[in-house]
Amino acid sequence: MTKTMPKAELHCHIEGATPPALALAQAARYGVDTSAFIRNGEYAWHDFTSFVQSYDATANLFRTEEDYALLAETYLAEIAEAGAIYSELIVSPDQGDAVGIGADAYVRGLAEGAERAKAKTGIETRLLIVGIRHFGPERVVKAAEYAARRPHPLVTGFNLAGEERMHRVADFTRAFDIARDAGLGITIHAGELSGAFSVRDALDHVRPSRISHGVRAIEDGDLVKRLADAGTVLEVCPGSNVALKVFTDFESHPLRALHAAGVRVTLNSDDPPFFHTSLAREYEVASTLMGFSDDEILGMTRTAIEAAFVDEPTRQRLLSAL
Ligand SMILES: Nc1ncnc2[nH]cnc12
Ligand SMILES: [Zn+2]
Repeated sequence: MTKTMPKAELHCHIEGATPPALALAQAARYGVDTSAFIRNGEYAWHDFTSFVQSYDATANLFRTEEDYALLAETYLAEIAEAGAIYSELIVSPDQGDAVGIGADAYVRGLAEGAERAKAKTGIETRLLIVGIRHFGPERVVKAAEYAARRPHPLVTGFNLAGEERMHRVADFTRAFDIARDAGLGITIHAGELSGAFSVRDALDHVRPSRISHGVRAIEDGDLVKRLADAGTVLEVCPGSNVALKVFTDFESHPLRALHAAGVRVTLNSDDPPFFHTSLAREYEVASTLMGFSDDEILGMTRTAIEAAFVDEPTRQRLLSAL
């Protein structure tokens, strides 16, 4: 029974967390036809490419600083209600540019929403700037330079997401060097759409303390041992992986095997309503369909806090709440 457990997440794309009802309200406000990407109150997509199209169309329904504050506050209040004490939101300065308000107003709005949610519920939040892989290495360097300027105190990390089958990790080393030199926490999407080689490339070229997904490391036993020995933390998103058909079902998902091999794993929702999930559901699935005990699940939450991109007093305060 995971309902009353404290929860923490390291991996949620904020626009991908938009409740469909909020997307429809925003669409009504701006007079946008949503029939191409919302059907019967649910997001419509059929593969990673069409998922990204629906994601972008949803993101573009948020057009002002206040819209982004509303989005962050709505999502964070919802997960706090379900027991979350900590959330890391993946945020894209390119999105602020896409809707014409610029990255600063975009980040300010999201941070304002996080602060409102904290005042209401106590939930602690950090923002991770993301570069979008399919926009190409130069745009990702721009995102890293933006993150390195520390646009807001809540910005504490850097990630790379998007179409993993485009470019190689080595093309993004400069962006990660910029982010690391600025003292930001480093994580990278790898081993989701591409196989074990992508995780190995990430370890070799980026030296991340965490990997977003990383689950396809399971294809290479030596790599699993390397992850376990290095203590690299995986931000695992089982519901996302099953929805995107990375694995057929929860029973064949490698979370259990990775955990048994000593890899440090955490539970995350990625883009919850797009993948018919939520942070609470990820916890419940780990318990009921993947057979983890309450102690093991609490251990994953502790791992998330240990690996969080926060200052030490905040980490200690969060750990003491478990
Ligand atoms: N699951 C995912 N993989 C890569 N990029 C993403 N952006 C949003 N969700 C993503
Ligand atoms: Zn992701």
